[in-house]
Amino acid sequence: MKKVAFIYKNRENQEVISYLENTLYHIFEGYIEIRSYFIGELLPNEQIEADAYLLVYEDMIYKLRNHISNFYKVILLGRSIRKEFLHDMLEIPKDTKVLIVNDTYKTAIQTTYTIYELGISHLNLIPYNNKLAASGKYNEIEYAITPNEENLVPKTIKRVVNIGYREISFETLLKLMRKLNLDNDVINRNIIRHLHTIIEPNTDYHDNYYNSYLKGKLLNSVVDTSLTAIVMLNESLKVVYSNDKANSIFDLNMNTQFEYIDNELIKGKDLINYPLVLADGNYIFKKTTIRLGGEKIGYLLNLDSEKTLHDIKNNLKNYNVKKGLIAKHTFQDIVFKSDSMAECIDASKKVAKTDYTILIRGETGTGKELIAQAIHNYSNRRNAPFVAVNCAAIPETLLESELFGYEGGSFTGAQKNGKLGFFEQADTGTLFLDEIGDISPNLQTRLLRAIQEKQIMRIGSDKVIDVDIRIVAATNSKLEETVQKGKFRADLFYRLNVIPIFLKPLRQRKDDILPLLKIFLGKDYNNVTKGEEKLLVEYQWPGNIRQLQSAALYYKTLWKFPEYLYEIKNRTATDPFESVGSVKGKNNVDERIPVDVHDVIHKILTEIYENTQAYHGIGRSAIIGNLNMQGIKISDAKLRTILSNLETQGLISIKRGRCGTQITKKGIQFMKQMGTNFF
Ligand SMILES: Nc1ncnc2c1ncn2[C@@H]1O[C@H](COP(=O)(O)OP(=O)(O)OP(=O)(O)O)[C@@H](O)[C@H]1O
Repeated sequence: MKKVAFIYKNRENQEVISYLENTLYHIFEGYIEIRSYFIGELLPNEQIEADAYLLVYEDMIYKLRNHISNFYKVILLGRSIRKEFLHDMLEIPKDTKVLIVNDTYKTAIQTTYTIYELGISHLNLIPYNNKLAASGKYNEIEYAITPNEENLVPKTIKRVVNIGYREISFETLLKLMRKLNLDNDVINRNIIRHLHTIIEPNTDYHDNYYNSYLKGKLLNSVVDTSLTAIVMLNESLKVVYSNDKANSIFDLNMNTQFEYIDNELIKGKDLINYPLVLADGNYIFKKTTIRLGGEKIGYLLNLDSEKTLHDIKNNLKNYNVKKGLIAKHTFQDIVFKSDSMAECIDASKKVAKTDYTILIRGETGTGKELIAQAIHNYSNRRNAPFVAVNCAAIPETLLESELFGYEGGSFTGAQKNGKLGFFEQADTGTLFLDEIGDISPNLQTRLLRAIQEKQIMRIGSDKVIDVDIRIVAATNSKLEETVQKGKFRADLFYRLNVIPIFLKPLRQRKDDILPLLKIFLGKDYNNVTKGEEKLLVEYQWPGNIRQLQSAALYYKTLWKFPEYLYEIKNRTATDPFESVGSVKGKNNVDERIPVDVHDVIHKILTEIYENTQAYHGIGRSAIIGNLNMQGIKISDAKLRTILSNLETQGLISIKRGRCGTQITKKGIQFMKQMGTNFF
């Protein structure tokens, strides 16, 4: 509790005294204790101990020489008038003589001064002097203004404006708050409320106060919500300021010695990103010396906890995961044994660390996207978004707006608020443009500009937006030929082809076939015969790893590989999905299915998926009916076998009763792997 000494001349005007003191109690609620002193009653050497002294008159200061030891704490009481009385004073006609009536001539002069100071200059104000009153000097004056001293107003006055007790000025309250070191939210709020009720002479003063208060609030909220611990020390290493984060790490008290970090380190040269080990963990430390006119006056310390930085990274990553802007795979997920793949991974790791544009080339299913994801996750952009776009899968008209985004209302059907394009979504991260060979000439031009300038413009906008992205493109076509035919811009090709990475087809890296199959089959690989292994290695795999994946699924479901593998005529690069499969089920019923089995499984899973979403499942007869409508005939026994195998793989769950069969999470994942597009 701070002590305020209110020093008056005498006790005569007790009402004013309690009015002033109540105002102070009201504003500094619970923070101050006031004691009143009266100059005439002070004993010769009586000491007044207080944190602040409020003097009603300037000339009191001389009389207080023997009573106050620290004159720095003295504040002269400034006065003001309540706003509501301003109007009454302004109503008095110009140049009117107005008597200012107070209890003494001195206070009347003070009030006169206050009124003039408030800008009321159209009146001829005359301070009331009771000695002159008797001489009849004021007889012809019609108006008087008084701060609650109506009883003293001469009877001859016709119109009296009572301006109530004079208030404590805003400036005085502010000085008091600062002297008492009570610059807190409650008191600031009360002072601002008080300010609204009074007229103040100096409006710049308020504005400055408001603005610096607002700025102070802003800085406090930025500094206090910062995840960085911030400590300010003076030149003798005493704490001057610490934010909330710093207080949560250290036990800090203002003005006490800071002992948590080696003093020599703090006093030494400035530091950035200095690794610091403290009792509760590792920190990245930054220290800046603060100087004033070349003199060292203090130190600013910033500490970022390694754990917080780690959490931020994870949150960012989770955000990207939620938005699907994530690369799942890393180089560790790439299964290989061949030298060519080893070289390819080596090269990819090297270029991952650069920002060069990369063009990944290889047949379909060779793992181009896998490599692109691994590159992103190995690069410095790993915590930023990875946005993959299949340029061939999106119609040309849509692709442009998907890539560059558009402004609200720029074309019919556009979203009201516009749309962020892939370029902007990938900002600071990687944009993977798959099947780049398929983009139209118009888009090629736009893309070239975006890559060269690192800037884009949304459709319907002329505002240029900077984008910081790394482009990884992929193609399975012979782009050089497309360039020669004039269908792909040569300049764009060279821009993309800065670092080419070639993925060999599986048939040219046969060493990878069995290791990959082992991963895809898991323990089921134990059932694969030597003969089958030989067939697998000899097969041409036109669909590459994706085809091998399908063959593995086929095996897991039907305990044998697709027929094309056993047919010598197919051991060349042909399309496996045109073959007619023969299926041998668990119950040994050999049935011919007139279309590819892989396709049938996919269709069955799609039926189950769609019905799980809409009706929580589907029964066998409905599946048979729906497949029938798609021209696929399948017996109940066959379907039961397939379903039971799919269930064994954990891809579906067969529920008895009304629900029927449902897709599982693993099943959905599997369908995605098979290339199913879910909308
Ligand atoms: N070396 C590998 N190790 C493990 N999985 C692989 C490997 N190569 C490819 N795959 C898997 O094979 C599938 C096809 O790979 P990916 O989609 O990367 O090929 P792609 O060349 O981009 O195909 P497309 O040209 O058709 O887009 C993916 O499921 C991928 O995870």
